Amino acid sequence: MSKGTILLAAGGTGGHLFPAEALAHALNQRDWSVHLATDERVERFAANFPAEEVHRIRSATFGSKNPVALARALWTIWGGVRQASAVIRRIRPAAVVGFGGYPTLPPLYAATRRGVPTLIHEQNAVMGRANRALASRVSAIAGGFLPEDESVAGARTVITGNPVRPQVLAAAATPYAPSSAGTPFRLLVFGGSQGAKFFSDAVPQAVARLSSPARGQLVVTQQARADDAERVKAIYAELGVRAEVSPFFTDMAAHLAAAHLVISRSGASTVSEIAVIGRPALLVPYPHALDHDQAANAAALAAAGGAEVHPQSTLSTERIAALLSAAMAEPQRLATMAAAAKSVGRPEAVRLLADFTEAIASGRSIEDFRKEARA
Ligand SMILES: CC(=O)N[C@H]1[C@@H](OP(=O)(O)OP(=O)(O)OC[C@H]2O[C@@H](n3ccc(=O)[nH]c3=O)[C@H](O)[C@@H]2O)O[C@H](CO)[C@@H](O)[C@@H]1O
Repeated sequence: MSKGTILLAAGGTGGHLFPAEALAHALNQRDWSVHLATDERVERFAANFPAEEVHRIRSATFGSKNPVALARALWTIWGGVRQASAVIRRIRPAAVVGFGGYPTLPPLYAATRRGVPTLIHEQNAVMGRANRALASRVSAIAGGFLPEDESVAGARTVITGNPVRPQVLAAAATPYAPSSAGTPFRLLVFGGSQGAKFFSDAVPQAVARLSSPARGQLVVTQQARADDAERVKAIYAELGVRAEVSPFFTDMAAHLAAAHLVISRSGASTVSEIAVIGRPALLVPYPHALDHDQAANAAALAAAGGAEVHPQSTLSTERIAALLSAAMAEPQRLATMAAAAKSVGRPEAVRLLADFTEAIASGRSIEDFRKEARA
């Protein structure tokens, strides 16, 4: 029998939606019925989201300082609050859990007005704008990479880590197999849920600089935005490098598990998945992030020795080629990095966040929850 309904709210990018999807699977397993409130942009990532119903809620961002644009944004958000209120009245959730992004503003705000218990999960080391706007109103806050220090995180915050999807947890069972001479070296390159033009421009050019035996050993799996994919494919074909290029891989967990080396941005889920599966990575933080400093997300993984962080401004094609050929020549170093990455992975995050959600839904105090979680 169903324990009741939990409404999850996530919008914007895959980085907000995938942790929500991970929690949804765990809640379903615990006999909760899950609904999702989101926006159109995120729907392309929602194919595997196990929601009983998906509610499209209007929202807007306060991106502009222009008073007319601001008034229009407020009006749209207010419309979203009324829409979300109607949904909440109908489905009567025991709790509403937000994962950041401006589409979560109306459902979380509506829930707090209606006295429904609320939780927000912040994936990043630095809190995003939507979550900052909601933080003082919600019942509790869960953190992925927020600092552990309670004086920073606040008394209502519990650090759960970032929940990863079931496929990622399953892929974590595949041990790292170091490459050896004469066998393929699998390089996985991706930029996050939206892709990254920088990697499409830089990595194929770096591969062109590798020695011919190194190029022969290399098998590349690279995400490239739709506009760049053909160009990237053509360069690898010309170089005779085996490559699979796509704007979005739906089986990322399998690609991570197969990789000898990952080159990627350091969005919160990306870093969390690399750690849970345990693969060596060269991380290139997105240099123009609005809210979250991706360098901070990557810090724990780098400090443990599981990844190297390379600011984009330092990465000429020569430099990438040098990093890549050094990595290919040192399989044991990569194996050590893989083990170090795994040592800071948090596969238990999804269980902890599900426990926290149930505690909030049943009105238990955060203090009690902390005590139980420690016991
Ligand atoms: C530019 C920007 O603002 N990025 C933010 C955005 O990143 P973004 O949306 O890229 O989020 P993350 O890096 O956290 O997650 C990317 C997710 O997409 C998946 N994936 C990626 C490529 C692919 O082909 N297939 C696939 O499944 C990854 O496995 C991962 O689960 O949200 C994150 C979480 O709030 C933030 O940390 C990032 O700073």
